[in-house]
Order: sequence, then C-alpha cells, then structure tokens
Amino acid sequence: MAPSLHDDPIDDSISAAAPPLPQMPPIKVTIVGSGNWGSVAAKLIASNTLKLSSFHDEVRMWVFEETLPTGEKLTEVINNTNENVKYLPGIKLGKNVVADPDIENAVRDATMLVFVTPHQFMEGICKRLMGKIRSDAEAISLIKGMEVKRDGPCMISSLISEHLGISCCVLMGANIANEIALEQFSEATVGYRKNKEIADKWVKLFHTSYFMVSCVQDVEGVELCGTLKNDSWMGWRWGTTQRFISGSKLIILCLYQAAIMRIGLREMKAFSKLLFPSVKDTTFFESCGVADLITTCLGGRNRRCAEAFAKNGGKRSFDELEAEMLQGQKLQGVSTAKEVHEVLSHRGWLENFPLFSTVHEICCGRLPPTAIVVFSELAPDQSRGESRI
Ligand SMILES: NC(=O)c1ccc[n+]([C@@H]2O[C@H](COP(=O)([O-])OP(=O)(O)OC[C@H]3O[C@@H](n4cnc5c(N)ncnc54)[C@H](O)[C@@H]3O)[C@@H](O)[C@H]2O)c1
Ligand SMILES: O=P(O)(O)OC[C@H](O)CO
Repeated sequence: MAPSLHDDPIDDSISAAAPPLPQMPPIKVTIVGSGNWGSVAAKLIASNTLKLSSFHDEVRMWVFEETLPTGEKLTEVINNTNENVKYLPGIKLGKNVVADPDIENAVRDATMLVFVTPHQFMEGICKRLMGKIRSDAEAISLIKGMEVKRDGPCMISSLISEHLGISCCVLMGANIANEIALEQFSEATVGYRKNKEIADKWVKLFHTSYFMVSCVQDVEGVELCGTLKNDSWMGWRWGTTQRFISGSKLIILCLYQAAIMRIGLREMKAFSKLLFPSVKDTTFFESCGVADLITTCLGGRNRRCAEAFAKNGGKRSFDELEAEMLQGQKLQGVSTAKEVHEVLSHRGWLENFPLFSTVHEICCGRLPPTAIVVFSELAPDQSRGESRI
C-alpha cells in the first residue's frame, strides 16, 4: 500500500513551495607572496580548495615578477610547469594555482587574502592595495616580523588591518617550508581576535593530514611568538657554535643549549606581555611558541646563516651571507633583532632583556659572536633570586 502523505516524513507540497536557499558564491582565495613559505602555503591551500565545495578551486598567487637566468619570467614558468623553480624547486603546487604578476588583478575578486612576504615589503604592499580589495575580504598573515614606527611597534597584522580596513588573523608555528612541501608532519597555530567562525574558516583552508592547525584567541601572542623567536635563535646558534669549536662535551652542550632556549623564551614572554598585557601564557605552549623556538634553533635559514656568521667570527656580514647562501630568500632575524632593540631602547627596557640586547650588539658588529657565551654564563647568576622580568 502506498504511504499516505502523513506517513511520509518529507512533505513534497511544502518543499516544492519553499523558496530555494540562496546559493553562496564560492570563496575566492588569493595569496600575496610567492617565496619559499608562500609557495608552500599555495600548495596546502590549493589541495583544500579542490576538496571543499565552499571554496573556488582556483587559487591566485601574486608573484613579485623577476627574470630568471634563462631569460624567462618567473610567473610564466610557474604557470607552465606548476612549479616555483626559484623559491621551491621540485615541488608541484597544484594545477589550480595561478601565478599573477599584477597585484591589483590578483586581489580584486578575493574574499580571503593570505599575506606571506618577507616583512620588510609589507608596508609598501599595503599602500599599493589601499582601496583595491573587496570590502568584505578577510585577511591572514603568515609573516614573522614587525615594523617600528615613531609612536611604537606595529605588528604586521595591524599594518594590514589599518591600511586595508579589514580584520586580520595570523598563522604561525614550527614550520620549515621545504619539509612541509615534502608533506612531512608539522603543526601551526591560527591566532584570532574575536570571530571564531572566521578562524575556523582559516583552519579549514590550511589544515591537511600532515599540517595540523588549531586556533587560539590571541592574535598578538601568536604573532609575537613567531616574530620574537627569530631574535632568540641567533644567540642559541652562536653559543652552540662557539661551544662546538671549543670542543665541549655533548652533555655540556645540551645544558648550555637548554639554558639559552629558556632565557629566550622568558624574554619572548616578557616582551610580549609588556607590549600587550592581554597576551596569554598558554599561547607560549602552542606550536607558535615553544615549538617554533625549538624548531628555529635546530633548523631553518636563520640557523644556517647564524652558524656561518659565528664560524667566520662575525667577519662576513649577514647581507653577504644571505645573498650567498639563500639565493633570493630573505632572513628575518637580523632586522627583527634591530626592531626589537629599537623598542627596548626607546622604552628604557634594555637591561631587562640581556639576550635580545646582546644579539643585537653582535648583529651590528659591536660585539663578537663569542659574547653570547660570556653573556649566557653570567645570565643564570643575574636571574637568581627574584626575576626582573
Ligand atoms: N620559509 C619558511 O620556512 C617560513 C616558515 C614560516 C614562516 N615564514 C615566514 O614567511 C614570510 C615569507 O617568507 P618566504 O619564505 O615565503 O619568503 P622568502 O624568504 O622566500 O623571500 C623571497 C620572496 O620575497 C620576494 N621579494 C623580493 N623582493 C621583493 C620586493 N621588493 N617586494 C615584494 N616582494 C619581494 C620574492 O619575490 C620572493 O617571493 C617571512 O616572514 C618568514 O619569516 C617562512
Ligand atoms: O627558515 P627560517 O629561519 O626563516 O625559519 C622558518 C620558520 O620561521 C620556522 O618556523
């Protein structure tokens, strides 16, 4: 017997009359930046937009155009080979990644903007993009660094928000681009200000089986962790190199390394909380905190260059080492040390941050790299009893 209308849980007459739900257009994502990490971000995102129906398949990536030694344009090569042959050779980005040398065209239709360039270029980029993006766009910054203005430090997420009038989350973590490109496991932290729904959308866009993303409501804490670890690692690397050179036993080396990391983490936390009292202690236990500090001390470009700097006794400048060793990629640590130092000296906080201060003096050539060993051997005595920070 055919079921009566009342037995049927779906009433066709009602559903036929109901107006169709408005279809949300798929979200368009643009990546502003195409360096080592920018290219990996493109690969991660492109693999997800193909799977998630709420996103447009195509991922646009703005490329700071350059001519390769072969005479070809980088953008053309990326679009022809699906590879960023200069900044991430050997890795397919995904056929749905489209490289675009025209920044205004690249951002025009996007409602999710991912910023990932070396931090020194961001102010110029923000100025170029003023009035050029959609008013309903959302941003995320993967950039580790800050700008220091006359009236104080300005985090890159604030620079983006202030210039473009849009909200900006951040994504930081223990991430080495070349390894994640090979789909090696790693974690990251999204920091958001108020809107958890937007943070969840960013998590969805980045998260894969090998790239585990979680979120915390602490934009400043997450961004400062990513930025300040680039100051701490240098001291660690110099000290370690000097200890190696002096032939210290492995266990002594380990004790020494642990001490420098602890002092670095303590200064990261103190500096962050002085600038933004709202920064949460728990953020330092996320991937963006202690995990990124350890990763940066053990691996990455800053580590390689700092080690070369120490081995040469500080005789070869960082600019020289960066150009020779990184082939166009950029170090963030040296300029971050300078920016942090400007804040510390302007606010009269220098003596409370012996590691950050010593790192800056070594970067400027006013102290030799060996000064870090002397500093850290004194530091435990200095901080015995009540900690000053
Ligand atoms: N590489 C990593 O493993 C990694 C991991 C996590 C976070 N980060 C952070 O991501 C950010 C970007 O790093 P990256 O590795 O993608 O870049 P990168 O170091 O590879 O830098 C090279 C990029 O800078 C661009 N560039 C050069 N001159 C420029 C100019 N005048 N204007 C604009 N762009 C210019 C180049 O075209 C290239 O795309 C940094 O803040 C870095 O700390 C990097
Ligand atoms: O290669 P680095 O030294 O710029 O470090 C990369 C990331 O910041 C590590 O998390």
